[in-house]
This record gives sequence, structure tokens and C-alpha cells, in this order.
Amino acid sequence: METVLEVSGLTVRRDGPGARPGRAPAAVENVSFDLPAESDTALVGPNGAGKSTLVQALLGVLPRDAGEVRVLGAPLTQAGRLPAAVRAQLAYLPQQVAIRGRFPLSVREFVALGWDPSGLQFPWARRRGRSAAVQQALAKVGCSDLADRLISELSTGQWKRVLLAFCVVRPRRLLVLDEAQAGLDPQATEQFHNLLFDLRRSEGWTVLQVSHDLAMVRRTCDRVLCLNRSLRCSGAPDHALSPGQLEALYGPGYVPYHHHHAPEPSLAPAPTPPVSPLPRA
Ligand SMILES: Nc1ncnc2c1ncn2[C@@H]1O[C@H](COP(=O)(O)OP(=O)(O)OP(=O)(O)O)[C@@H](O)[C@H]1O
Repeated sequence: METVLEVSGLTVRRDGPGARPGRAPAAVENVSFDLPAESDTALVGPNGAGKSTLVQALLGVLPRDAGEVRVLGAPLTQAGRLPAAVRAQLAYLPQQVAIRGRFPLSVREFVALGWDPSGLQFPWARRRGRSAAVQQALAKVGCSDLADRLISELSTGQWKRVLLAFCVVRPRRLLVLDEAQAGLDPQATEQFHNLLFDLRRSEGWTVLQVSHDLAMVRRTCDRVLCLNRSLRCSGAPDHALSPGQLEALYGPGYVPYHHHHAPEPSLAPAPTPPVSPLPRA
């Protein structure tokens, strides 16, 4: 199976107020993992554990202090650059996107911005198929009725769905989501997980998602990375989310609450890959 993302020895410091540049304690320390193609991997851990920092560093949005990142075999430069053809294969939905008050764009116009893959095509080739793709993307996230609304007029959950439509409006290889599910209603949550499942199985996408919803992670993801500054554990959900591992991750006294759902007909059972070895501290 092809490896879509390789992360090795990644360390990131965040120089907050008062910290001397380069002297801040590591927010992410010596993290190594791979993402095999078509996997759905959850990144879990307590607040402040470094999950957003990790995904931002591996996308080149935040500088790293040490380590290597390769996306589809291409090394991420120290300045956070990837070859344009590789960059075009990434979609990222950050925890917060605060542009919607500033631009008078309709939902349809906004999602269309995600269509142009690299600027390498001729303009007429870029436009061909765009409006159908926008319509399809909006339908996939259950937002067809919002197409003509201004993005500034959306509720938080509607905006999340539209951002997801922006990410899926054209084919890509790697989708990185930072708490994309937070704020979605139950129907949208179900739609969201079915969409991820379809993208992986029908279109070969690979997913890395930060999540606090451990019940959902257990049900829909096939691999879990447990982060608390360093990687504490990784592997199949049954292993990585076992009571012992959760107590080690979230602290003594953490009592996992198990939801007992009937199996969803639309979601196939997640395969259980072998447990990855822990990176050396
Ligand atoms: N903009 C910033 N400047 C300086 N330090 C930051 C900044 N953002 C986050 N940090 C610090 O980096 C560390 C990791 O934060 P991060 O946001 O990556 O955690 P997280 O696991 O995503 O948390 P949460 O679950 O609350 O979203 C924390 O100690 C946090 O205080």
C-alpha cells in the first residue's frame, strides 16, 4: 500500500508571549508516523496536546524545529513548500476559518474557488465542469439549498459544511480535518462520515482528522494516533482507545463512556491494521 504521508522526528516549538525565540518548550516533540493510502486516521489527545500544531506543521503552515515530512514522496521544505502538483493534492479544513465576514461571496462562488487545482491549465479548461462540480460538492454535504446565500449569513454549522464542500469540490489525495465534526448536527455528522467513507473507498482519498469524539473515532476510523506533546500510542482503535491507554493519555480517573450503537448499514466495518510500534522517546 502506498504511503501518502511520512512524518519522522517532528518537533515544533510555539513561541508564545514572553518565550525567547527557539527556547519555548516543544508543543510537539519527536513525533513519527506514516499514513497509508486510503486510511482514515484520527489524531486524539487532551486540549493543548499539540494536535493542531502537528497538523499545521506537517502542512507547512507552521515552521518545524526538527524532523522530516514527506507528502506523496515529496519532502516538505524547511520553508513549508511542496511541489505545486503535490500541494494540489492536499485539502485542509482548519479548526477556525474567519474570513466569511469580510468577503461578499455567495456559497456557490466560495466553493468554486476550491475548483482550480493549480493554475496550470488554460482558463477555459478550468471552467469546464466547474459548476457541476460545485453543485455535486454542495449536494455531498447537504447544502444545495444554501448555494445562493452569502457566506457571511451562515450559521457556524452551515459554514463548516460549506468549508467541507470547498475541500471536496475536486479530487485530491489527502484530506486533513481539524475538528471538522464539531458543531455539526447529528444528521450532518452522519452525512460527514458517510462522505469520508465514500471518498476513501470510491476515490482513494486518505484522511487525517483531529477529533475529540472518541465514540465516533472508534466507530469510523481505522487508525488512531494518541498525542500529548509526544506520540503516546498508535494503532487500531481497540488498542489505542483501550481504557488503560485512555487513562495514560487523559490522566488518572478518566472513565471512558461507551456508546452502544447498532451498526450503521451505510458504514462498512473498519479494517484493523496491526498496531504500529511506538517511536523512541
Ligand atoms: N498561536 C499560538 N501561539 C503560541 N502558542 C500557541 C499558539 N497556539 C497554541 N499554542 C500552544 O501550543 C500548545 C499546543 O496547542 P494546540 O492548539 O496545538 O493543541 P490542541 O491539541 O490542538 O488543543 P485543542 O484540543 O484545545 O484544540 C499549547 O500549549 C498552546 O497553548
